[in-house]
Amino acid sequence: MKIKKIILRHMKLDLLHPFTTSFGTEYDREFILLEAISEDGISGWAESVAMLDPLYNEETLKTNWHILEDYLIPIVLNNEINHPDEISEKYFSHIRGNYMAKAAIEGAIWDLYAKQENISLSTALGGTKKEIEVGVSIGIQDSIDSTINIIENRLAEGYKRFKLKIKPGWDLELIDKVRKVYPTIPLMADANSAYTLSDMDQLIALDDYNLMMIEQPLAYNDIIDHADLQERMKTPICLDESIHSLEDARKAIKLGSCKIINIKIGRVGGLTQSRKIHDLCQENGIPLWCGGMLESGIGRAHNIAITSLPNFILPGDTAASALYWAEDIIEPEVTVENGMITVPTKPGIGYDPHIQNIEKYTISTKVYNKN
Ligand SMILES: O=C(O)CCC(=O)C1=CC=C[C@@H](O)[C@@H]1C(=O)O
Ligand SMILES: [Mg+2]
Repeated sequence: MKIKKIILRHMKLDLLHPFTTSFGTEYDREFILLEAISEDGISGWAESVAMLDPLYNEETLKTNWHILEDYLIPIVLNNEINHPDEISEKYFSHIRGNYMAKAAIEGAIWDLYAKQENISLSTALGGTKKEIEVGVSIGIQDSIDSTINIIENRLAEGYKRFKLKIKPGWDLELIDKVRKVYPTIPLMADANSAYTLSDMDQLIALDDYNLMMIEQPLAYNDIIDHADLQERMKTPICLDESIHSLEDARKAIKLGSCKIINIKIGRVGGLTQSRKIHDLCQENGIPLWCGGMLESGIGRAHNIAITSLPNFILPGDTAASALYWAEDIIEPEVTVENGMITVPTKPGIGYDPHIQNIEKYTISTKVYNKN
């Protein structure tokens, strides 16, 4: 497969509702939308999930633009790609980190590959599911009652699991009151690294609430302390930020740092690495689910495809477009029926780019041609 052109678009979509976590509040989403065009004129699409500020991890929209422009795009334009599986190891492994930048270009080439093979991205990746279960991620609200109101609305829409953002001071009382109203719903908490081992008692107190898991309670780059905590907690720990690679997953499993892993395609460097982590976790009895990064429909489409693999056992964060955006940049938008999304069977990501909306929400564009 020869790529003749890559187009980077700096996009800005306004979130319908501000999204607050332990490290800040997002009111809109600026991100890089990447289009890879083959010599036969087919376009593959993906997005970088890097945020504007280095608060979730060390990558940002600007660092991604630099790495794409100065390193990854020249490699892709100047090499013939036989299969997308080559990209992360044969072509990108000498470049350290920058996983979200790598995932953006690799994902677009995976979409392109699947379209050229006339198969869905799900099929190309080895997906087995025809539909996937999804949950919702609920940010920190201005009151516990607001949180309960959101849960009520999402329950009515059939979502299969409820993730609440927590941080010190917004944790035990929140979970206790939610559990009093909803004693049995599938409930989990995501701390985004807001705690340390000195908060051990606070965290262990969460064991009384039958949570599905607690996501990333400790430092974003820790594996060893999570192992100490998991030894003391009944509630399964799920790692998100700590797992950047297959190696991190191997170490976390070996040390017992977690019982569940949240896969984010961008965080681990792309679809090929996501599938390798999937296979390792399947061999070791570690269930997966697909995390979200407030993606547009393009990123959501990639998340749906990877979630169709068999060890994505738990509901993920890929909720409907309408929960995030007044209008999405794909057609049709991602919709959820009774907590389920049908995995597209069309070639590639299975959703078409909404060119008019892409143009409407594009801040700037840069085209890179094969020289
Ligand atoms: O896309 C979604 O709905 C999930 C959003 C979400 O939970 C997160 C988005 C971005 C970074 C983090 O704050 C957080 C996460 O840890 O998953
Ligand atoms: Mg998380």
